[in-house]
Amino acid sequence: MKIVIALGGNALGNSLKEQLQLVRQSAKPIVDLIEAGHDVVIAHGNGPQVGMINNAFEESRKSNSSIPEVPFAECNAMSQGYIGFHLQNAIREELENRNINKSIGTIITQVIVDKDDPAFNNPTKPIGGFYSKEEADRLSQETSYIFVEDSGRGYRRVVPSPKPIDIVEKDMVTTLLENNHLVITVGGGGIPVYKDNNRFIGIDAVIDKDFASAKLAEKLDANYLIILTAVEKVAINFGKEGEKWLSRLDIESIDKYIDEGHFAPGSMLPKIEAAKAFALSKKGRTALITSLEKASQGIRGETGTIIENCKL
Ligand SMILES: Nc1ncnc2c1ncn2[C@@H]1O[C@H](COP(=O)(O)OP(=O)(O)O)[C@@H](O)[C@H]1O
Ligand SMILES: NC(=O)OP(=O)(O)O
Repeated sequence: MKIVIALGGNALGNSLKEQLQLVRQSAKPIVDLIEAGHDVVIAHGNGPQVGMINNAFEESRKSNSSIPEVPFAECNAMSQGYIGFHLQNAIREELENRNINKSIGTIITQVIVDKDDPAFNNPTKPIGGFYSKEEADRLSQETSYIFVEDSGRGYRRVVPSPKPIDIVEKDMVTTLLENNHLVITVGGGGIPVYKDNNRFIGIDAVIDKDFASAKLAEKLDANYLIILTAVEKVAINFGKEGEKWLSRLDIESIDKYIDEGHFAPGSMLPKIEAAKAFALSKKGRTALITSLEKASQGIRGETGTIIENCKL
């Protein structure tokens, strides 16, 4: 099967040191799928990382005016580079440990967005670290940053997150895949760009990696989109009375559950919407949301939440 895997924040951690250790764990379930004979393409998030990079430049600029302003597109490219560096080495190591002969590389990937996407007027994508309400209030007064509460975990800065339209390097990914290579792509949802004549121009935003992964899976004509996060299944009444873990979600129930507010914006909601978009895009396409550790059991239908369109 052709599978696009979207790795969530728990696969990468919150610091460089943590990431270097965690990617070794994250490599194992990915290589399990490769060992089982699947064609795998790997995508990943960058919320904490892109926020950290941008913040580092902004803080340095306060005390050193020679430090240049670094736009989000470039911050995203930097995050793709260093996350890819760690991830591709961890996966290569795991492949070598199991005597699997496959090469792996990271593609700096650009994703086309609409520069007039309404998302530019309504920042929703949480990035960087978590703050208390007091810290967030102080920072928003000192800067132009906007903060929102993120799924009960604290306050985070939010930036615009336009929807992905197309993936510039998709043909290269296809060719590498057809030639038995492993590819890490659309890191952090891809570098958001729009086309002006023959030039791609970076734009200040962070694309959601779940939406970009669903778009990638669609463009590669993948059978499966696996969104790996910190929970084994999706729940309704998550963390509340009446919590129920779901093994399967059909399209009609998704809309009802979204309307009832079961999926937190900025965390589970984009995964559900991305899974739905992929399942709806063509007959036979299935999305699975599960934890990193349970990826292999999930693909065998033993756990996770399956999203498919029964009517197609
Ligand atoms: N209905 C829900 N079912 C399961 N988890 C949910 C739900 N709503 C919110 N969550 C939370 O969303 C988290 C996944 O979002 P997030 O951590 O932002 O993703 P990522 O793994 O991509 O970084 C889960 O770990 C869980 O804490
Ligand atoms: N770009 C992005 O969606 O990153 P996270 O998955 O880390 O939020």
